[in-house]
Amino acid sequence: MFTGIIEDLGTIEKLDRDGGNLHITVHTSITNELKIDQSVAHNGVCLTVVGITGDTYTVTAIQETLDKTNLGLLKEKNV
Ligand SMILES: Cc1nc2c(=O)[nH]c(=O)nc-2n(C[C@H](O)[C@H](O)[C@H](O)CO)c1C
Repeated sequence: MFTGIIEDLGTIEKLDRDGGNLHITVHTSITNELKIDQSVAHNGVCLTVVGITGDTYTVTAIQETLDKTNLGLLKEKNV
């Protein structure tokens, strides 16, 4: 379900470059409410959840997304 409501601010746990892709692992208190394939906004950019481990989930930004947004500037521990 898309609500558009900001429920929590996540913290970047891990950034993993994979060619043109950037795998972003985020720690958040609402991870337990997420499911694979769900869409979550990151700095206003919708990304699809591809993995969930404990309190963290992972999304992947493709090169086109990195070119058009500020997600490529993210650093680990950023909120
Ligand atoms: C649902 C969704 N998922 C992803 C994703 O997992 N990875 C990604 O790079 N882009 C996704 N997008 C598209 C972005 O939100 C964004 O609108 C475009 O990439 C901008 O070119 C969307 C809309």
